[in-house]
Amino acid sequence: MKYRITRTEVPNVLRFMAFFKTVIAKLATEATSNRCNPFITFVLGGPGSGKGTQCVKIAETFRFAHLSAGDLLREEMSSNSENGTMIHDIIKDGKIVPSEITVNLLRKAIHSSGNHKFLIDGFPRNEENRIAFERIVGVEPDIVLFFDCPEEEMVKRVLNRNQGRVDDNIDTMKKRLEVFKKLNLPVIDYYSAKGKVCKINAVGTVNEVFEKVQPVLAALRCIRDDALDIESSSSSSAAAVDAATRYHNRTKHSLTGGYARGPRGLDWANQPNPFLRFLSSPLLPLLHSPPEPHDDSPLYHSVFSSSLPPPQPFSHASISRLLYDSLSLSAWKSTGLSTWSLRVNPSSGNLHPTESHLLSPPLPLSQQQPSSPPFSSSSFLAHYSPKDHSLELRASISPPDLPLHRSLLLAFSSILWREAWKYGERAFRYCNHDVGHALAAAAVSAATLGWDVCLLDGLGHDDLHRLLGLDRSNPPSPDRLPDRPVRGRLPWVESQHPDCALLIFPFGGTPPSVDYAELALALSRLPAMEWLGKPNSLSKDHVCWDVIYKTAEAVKKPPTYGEGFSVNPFHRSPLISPDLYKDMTVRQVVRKRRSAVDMDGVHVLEKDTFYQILLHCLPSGELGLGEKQGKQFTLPFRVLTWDAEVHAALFVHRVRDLPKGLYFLVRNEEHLDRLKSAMRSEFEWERPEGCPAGLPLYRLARGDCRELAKQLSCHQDIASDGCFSLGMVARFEPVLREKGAWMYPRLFWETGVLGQVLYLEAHAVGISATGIGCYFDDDVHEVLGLQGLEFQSLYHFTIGSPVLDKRILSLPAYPGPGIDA
Ligand SMILES: Nc1ncnc2c1ncn2[C@@H]1O[C@H](COP(=O)(O)OP(=O)(O)OP(=O)(O)O)[C@@H](O)[C@H]1O
Ligand SMILES: Nc1ccn([C@@H]2O[C@H](COP(=O)(O)O)[C@@H](O)[C@H]2O)c(=O)n1
Repeated sequence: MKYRITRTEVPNVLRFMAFFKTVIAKLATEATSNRCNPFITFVLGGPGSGKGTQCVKIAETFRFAHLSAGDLLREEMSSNSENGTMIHDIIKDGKIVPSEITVNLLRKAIHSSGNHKFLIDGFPRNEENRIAFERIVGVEPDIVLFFDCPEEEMVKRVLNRNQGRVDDNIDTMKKRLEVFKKLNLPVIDYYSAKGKVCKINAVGTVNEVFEKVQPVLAALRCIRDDALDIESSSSSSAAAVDAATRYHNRTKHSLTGGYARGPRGLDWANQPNPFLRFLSSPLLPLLHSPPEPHDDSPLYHSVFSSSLPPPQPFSHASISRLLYDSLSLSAWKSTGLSTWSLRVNPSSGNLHPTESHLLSPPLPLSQQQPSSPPFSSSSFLAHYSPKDHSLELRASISPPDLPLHRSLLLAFSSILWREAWKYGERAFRYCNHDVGHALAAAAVSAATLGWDVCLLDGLGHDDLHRLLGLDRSNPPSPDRLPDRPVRGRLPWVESQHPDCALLIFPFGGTPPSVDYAELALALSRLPAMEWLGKPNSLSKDHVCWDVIYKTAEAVKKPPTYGEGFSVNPFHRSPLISPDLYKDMTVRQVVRKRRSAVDMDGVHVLEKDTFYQILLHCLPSGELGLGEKQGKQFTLPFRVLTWDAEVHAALFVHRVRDLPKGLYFLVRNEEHLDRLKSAMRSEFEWERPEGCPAGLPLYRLARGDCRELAKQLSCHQDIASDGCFSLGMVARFEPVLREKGAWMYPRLFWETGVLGQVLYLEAHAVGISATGIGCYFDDDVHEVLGLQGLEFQSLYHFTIGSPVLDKRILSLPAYPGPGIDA
């Protein structure tokens, strides 16, 4: 459904306000039925008639989403929810759970599935179920499959089922058969009278029954329409793209359809320890960089807008600085009741899934900066421990083992569980935002040492796995993963997922040459090395959010050695005036960066400051006449190896002399035409007054969009109380189809890098920022007029003047209070 701006004679601003109000009102009342037209198949039959078994085969063959009412209820039952005990008792007694509960579980599952064809298995069980579904979901089934099976056969099958179900016993089975005859058969009769029932004789082997089902399904219009699609996804890369898009759709929050699946309430007793330690590893303490007045790091604006300082040699001191200004702790906070640490690299919910690992040449001993023998005698791989700013030795590497010269390698991995503990299924997105933040943090810190950085993205996932010695703690293969979230003692859930490796090398001159094939061969020998240290355990109990691990597996990067390693030329970012940054040094900015919890709702940003922040968000920086933004030449975007895919839709609330409204920053101008045709035709695409020539910023519409920004960002005031907020809109499905599903996490990395720039810029000009992971995905797309998956909003941000919470005490980062918080 489209929302149109009414063309009246009222001033533009009022017209746009009205438009936003209409959008909000419409979004709030929109029913499932008009979002898309789902194809609904009810699958009915007595207990044990084989509904579930056939649904699995149908779903696989014809790509339906299989929603079993019984499974959803059992999941709810074991999730400790308030209705859990009641559901357990009803199921054990073979009776029917109140319809409101079942229908709401189904409604949520339909919304979050991302599919449009559904098998609804074991529903409706009675007239009340049927009527509630039609009322709440607002649709009728397109077809009803009825598996007709004799009672003795059903009893035999159920008693042999052996899945530990509370209702698989003869007493409950007798009651269930009675309920089936009394309550369920009338529903089947109801749909028969409407000509919707297709009765299938359920006697025979599983395959024989499926033979009878197949022609019924194959004849359906929705299947014929999708046939082309099925063919195109037959190759494994297409299947991986499907897996990525399914995950993406399934983890969308929706204004009307509810939130992506996550835990109900936080299990504080099992909050993962934010500090991974390799117990018994030799430790190399790193040096702490001096704060003001001895701060020797360059001026913040200078690293973006002029050439970098001369490269420092790789040493204990310089590596200490690299990590101190990118990945170390920046403060401890305490309310008296709880104490927690903050880091230079931000993380959603301050949960810190990102772990870092350094591959370094030997660091020679010196009297002032002593280093212990294992670190000084050979190259080494170490895990970085931010808690005490030290390196934990994982392996010593003799020089011919790795063909890397004149460079360091910094690798990142994610402990997905840390983020999933709080955010459930959506957590995989957030972990990848954090990888992006860490990449940008490392790039900026390296620049202060005269070092350049670039992803070693020719390596594949398995290469990184070997590099980090992760072989001992693999998740199970996807086919052995449970097919729903499972709670329990699952130590593998704490395993690290390797993300990427960054090459760090002296800036200027010829970049190091990397022969990927040679490097991969060397990496393949590493697992045989002696690995030191045993990882600490992070939680006692876990929840396996299965879809996260399945998606992580599907989007693993294959090696692309053939593409070679190359480094983009460095471009300056345009600078309006150094005065905007008031002589802040890089260290002051990166170490004082905080995520604002609230914005004051009054601060007005100067227009030049606004434009300057956006100029620093450009990937290509200063360009010659006729050249366009797109290539990633500037700091820190140059760490990425692909052209910019991420743009920003800006909700401008308070910028002096700039009309409030919706704006769009086009970060890759090759996409401009597609964006214009994909978005609302009503949008103005006007260049705002005074906008610097090289800044591809467009006004889409004028109006007060504070309420809209708030609603879209999960009703959070912080999105409306800043000076501006934004949604990062990435070219999405075409990127995955053109390059591969492995671009899925990378798109999130790119948003994280952009987010890091926003954080640093905001702090450097004296205000603050906050990354917002909670937003209503498709409602954002609806406002922009985006349909389908060509463009998707992947991260939100707000920038403004923070309100400080004076009840929170700030403590120095080092030495910390000595707790694992
Ligand atoms: N055609 C078949 N022949 C023999 N066994 C079958 C057949 N179809 C299913 N089964 C087995 O019978 C048992 C019940 O099947 P299934 O769980 O699919 O039934 P259901 O109709 O979904 O039951 P319920 O309503 O109790 O969930 C399972 O153990 C399954 O493996
Ligand atoms: N619409 C429904 C579906 C199921 N239940 C309860 O769950 C039990 C098991 O269901 P299966 O589909 O897995 O057989 C069933 O006996 C009911 O107690 C329900 O209440 N409403």
